[in-house]
Amino acid sequence: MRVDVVSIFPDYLAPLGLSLPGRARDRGLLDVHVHDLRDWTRDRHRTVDDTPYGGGAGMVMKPEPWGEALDEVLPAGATLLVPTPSGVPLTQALARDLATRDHLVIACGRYEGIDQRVADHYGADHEVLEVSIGDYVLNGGEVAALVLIEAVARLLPGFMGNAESLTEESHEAGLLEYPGYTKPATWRGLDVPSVLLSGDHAAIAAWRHDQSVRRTAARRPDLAHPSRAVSVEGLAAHV
Ligand SMILES: COc1cccc(Cn2ccc3ccc(-c4cc(N)[nH]n4)cc32)c1
Repeated sequence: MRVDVVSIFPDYLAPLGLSLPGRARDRGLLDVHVHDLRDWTRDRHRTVDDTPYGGGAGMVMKPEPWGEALDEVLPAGATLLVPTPSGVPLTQALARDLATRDHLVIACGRYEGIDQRVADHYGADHEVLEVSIGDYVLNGGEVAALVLIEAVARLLPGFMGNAESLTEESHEAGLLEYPGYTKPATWRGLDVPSVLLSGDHAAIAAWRHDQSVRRTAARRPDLAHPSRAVSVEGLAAHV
């Protein structure tokens, strides 16, 4: 998979050279290229933003530099991802879907976002996904790009040593992961649940599933029963 990232803060993507995505790159599974949007500006001040039509606070990113950049960086058949608070939620299912793509291009906005006509223009000939990584507001798309790349890279065939661990993961089966334990068997007076030391694999599997079900019901009723999505007030009761 090739991933191109366009940003006015390309250095923000430096962590891509480390750990997970770095390993994927070393194995030739992931080819990441980061671009500075200002390389596609034409004025001496390298302007990328302007005031919003219709008024309102903040600035919006101009369409022209994005058009020049994406005309060069987004080839036919590539998927354009635009992180935004108003996007579709990034889920494990979406990450798995994105991991099947050959080429992702991530447009990292700043200010109050990118002129909507950019996503609309490229949506005519490309798959364009405006994606949210959570219900909170960041200052730009770079952190979201790091999240997207890590969530997708770790699903690439051949990346994770033990593919089985991917199927057992949180959210894969719509359940949260069960609690994990390792040595010592007793730590500061706290014992590891005895079933985990029993060697009874059926009992261990049953206990783990039960723990996942209980955790999901307690912390993520929206996953347990999508119709029971909890209001913000209701979430406070779970903390
Ligand atoms: C577009 O509307 C906005 C409204 C208020 C602030 C901002 C700031 N901002 C700029 C570009 C950008 C890209 C992604 C995100 C983002 C994604 C998630 N899940 N949270 N925040 C935030 C971004 C944008």
